Amino acid sequence: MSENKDWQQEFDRVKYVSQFVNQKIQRIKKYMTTLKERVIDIRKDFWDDVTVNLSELDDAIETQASLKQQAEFLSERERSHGQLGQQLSKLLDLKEKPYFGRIDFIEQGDRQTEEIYIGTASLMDEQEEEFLVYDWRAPISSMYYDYAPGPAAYEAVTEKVDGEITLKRQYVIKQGQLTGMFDTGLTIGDHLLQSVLGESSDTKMKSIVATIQREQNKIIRNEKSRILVVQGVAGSGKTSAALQRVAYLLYRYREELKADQMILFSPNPLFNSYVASVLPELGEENIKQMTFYHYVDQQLGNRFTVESPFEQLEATLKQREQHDQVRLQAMHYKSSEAYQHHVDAFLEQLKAQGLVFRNIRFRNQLLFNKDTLNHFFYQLPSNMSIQNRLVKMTEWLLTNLKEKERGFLKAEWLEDELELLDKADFQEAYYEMQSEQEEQFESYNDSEKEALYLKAKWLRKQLKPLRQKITQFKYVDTMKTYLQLFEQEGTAEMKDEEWQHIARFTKQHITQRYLTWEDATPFLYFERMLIGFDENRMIKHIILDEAQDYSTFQLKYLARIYPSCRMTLLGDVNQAIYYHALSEQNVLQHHHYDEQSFITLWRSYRSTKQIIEFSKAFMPNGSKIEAFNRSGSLPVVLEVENKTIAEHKLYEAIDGYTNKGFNNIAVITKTLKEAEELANLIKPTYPESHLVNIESHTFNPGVQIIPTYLAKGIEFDAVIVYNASATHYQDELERNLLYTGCTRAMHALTVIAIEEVSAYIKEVPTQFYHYYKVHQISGKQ
Ligand SMILES: Nc1ncnc2c1ncn2[C@@H]1O[C@H](COP(=O)(O)OP(=O)(O)OP(=O)(O)O)[C@@H](O)[C@H]1O
Repeated sequence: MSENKDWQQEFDRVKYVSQFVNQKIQRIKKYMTTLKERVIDIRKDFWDDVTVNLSELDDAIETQASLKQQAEFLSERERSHGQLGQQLSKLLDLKEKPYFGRIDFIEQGDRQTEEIYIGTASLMDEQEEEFLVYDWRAPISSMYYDYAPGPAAYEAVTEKVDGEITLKRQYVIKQGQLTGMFDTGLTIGDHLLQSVLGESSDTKMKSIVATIQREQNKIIRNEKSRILVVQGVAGSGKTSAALQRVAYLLYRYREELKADQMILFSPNPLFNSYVASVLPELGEENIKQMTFYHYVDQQLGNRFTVESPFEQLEATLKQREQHDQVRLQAMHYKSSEAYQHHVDAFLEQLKAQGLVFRNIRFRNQLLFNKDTLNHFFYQLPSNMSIQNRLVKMTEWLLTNLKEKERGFLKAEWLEDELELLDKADFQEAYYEMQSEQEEQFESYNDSEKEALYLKAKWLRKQLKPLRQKITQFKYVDTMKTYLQLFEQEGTAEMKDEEWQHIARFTKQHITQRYLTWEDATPFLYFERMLIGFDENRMIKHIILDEAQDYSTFQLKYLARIYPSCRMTLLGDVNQAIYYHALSEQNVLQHHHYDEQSFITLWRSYRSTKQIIEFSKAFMPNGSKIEAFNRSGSLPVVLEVENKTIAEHKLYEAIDGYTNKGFNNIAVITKTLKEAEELANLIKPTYPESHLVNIESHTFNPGVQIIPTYLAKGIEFDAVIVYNASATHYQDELERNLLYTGCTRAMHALTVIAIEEVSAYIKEVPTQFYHYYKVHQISGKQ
């Protein structure tokens, strides 16, 4: 077949499918309009179609049934309308772009080649017999991502199907028109990938469905591992693959898995909005997204001020300047498995002694003394678990409380309070009393009964919060109990002096109701081990992006609260920016779970080859990082003599990138303080610039001034790393920050260093960047 003929056929097919989809759209729209009118009519005539008769009990029951029937009828119509709406939005997408790829596959033993067109959703022909388009997630479509032309196979529902791919083709379709097509080999279209990656960045992440790479497809379609760990270099498509994986799993397990049973833990709130459009683009509902900090703060925020991980990071960056090692040691130790064992050993001790109880008071009156509680608790059999003993104790307390409640009925304060009640309360109590006929007041006359009933009712209401607290074991003072751990000696893993420092530091903060980030999860774990975990078995899958920044302790905690969960952990050890994550204990480098599998991605797609060559050169294991072959200009390194020149060069760089047509430009700093200072400085010159801080939830196009840790996971057309100076980037954590900052750039990168450039950048071979030493503003370098 000649190329032209081929093109014409493909061109006509796209047109045909697009028109076919359009006809379906028109039919659905028409049907939806009728349905909508019907719903409006039902609403309007709702009461005409219901016979309301409440005179007799039977009539009332009939009325209720008729109402129910009418309401169900209405909601069924409304539901159908909603489903049609979803179908319509999928069809509207298909009309624009019915498919993006095709494979011709001949099954072993068959004679006929099947043409399989692949798109974001499946589409059947008029007779509902043939697939005009296959969903990219269908088993047969997997071959498109996994094989070059030649022998191929896929896992059908019941068996493996072998055969041969005789053609693999990609299409560029815009507004229902074929504008380009390429026959490709194994890697899905360098052509297409080149053009997709060469586009300008957006404030929203895009789906990669048409160009998923083979190694990414392994992540997306992995169904076997309960825990899937992905170590992927910056820009290797971890987040993209994770979101495609969500869409895949929702399709594959559509009968048993729903979007609200999955959670994506993301690095910051900004990231949530950045990825929010991917799943809807793939025709799926969004899953719940949250940060781990948000979760922890929800649990503890009413009792403590919880330091955020970003505040912790800022503190880490200051520690070095202040030569204060205690905090760093605390971060390291409290994130480790060793500390979890330490806490576990302490919990074991508490079985014999040491739990701290609270006095239980009601209206300032001591009802149960903490010593009594302590005595009761520790006289229960020591082989009983702490939680079982607390359950027993709660029963005992509630029984005792009931007795005390009877005594209160005679209390003067109760009389006084009742006098303040209004008539309506009395009347309500009277009616309730008549219907309930409380046995305990049988021996009294009617007016005494009424007064007593009212007292009892009022008292019960007053005691309700106390009862609740008792049921929730709030009489255990978990904070004071935890603090006792720091009165004890440390463990063999740590020098006593070190431990004493950490202990002093911890006690000082916790007594002021401040939980550092490194203490937040251990404390939560400790508390839940004492009084019980709120296990969430509804959640079936959690995805942890930027997993390298989680501590072992945090991971173990997550596994406890989501016990029925599968997990996908994605991260990059080179982007570990928290002190605890630097250790060799990094969760991505260790085998923490049974049934864990590991996938590594070495190829980076985000940045040009030049940016990758530059950034990988200062990372210890950087030589393995591969760049996708997309070319751009060499990064620029400016070593300037002072701050004034640096600011001037910053303006020049922003102007230069703006003139090149880059929409999304980021000025990346190490700390938030620096970002704030710069944002104030440049605002008058660039009114369209924005400071990105912890509170930022959405992303505006323009110049962003952003500390590296908030730019995690996100990308920009051009990046200016500001103040990459020798004194500013000196240790391992800072090197990772520098790498993270540089790898946010898709097309262009400038690094500005004041006085002397960081030693890490000096490690980069000079052919990988343009270097300029700038002594004065005049422009002469
Ligand atoms: N197969 C692909 N086809 C098209 N674009 C891709 C592909 N894989 C990755 N990309 C693009 O590369 C960029 C980086 O992807 P993504 O953000 O998912 O990487 P990441 O590994 O999570 O990066 P990081 O760890 O640096 O945050 C995005 O623009 C994404 O669209």
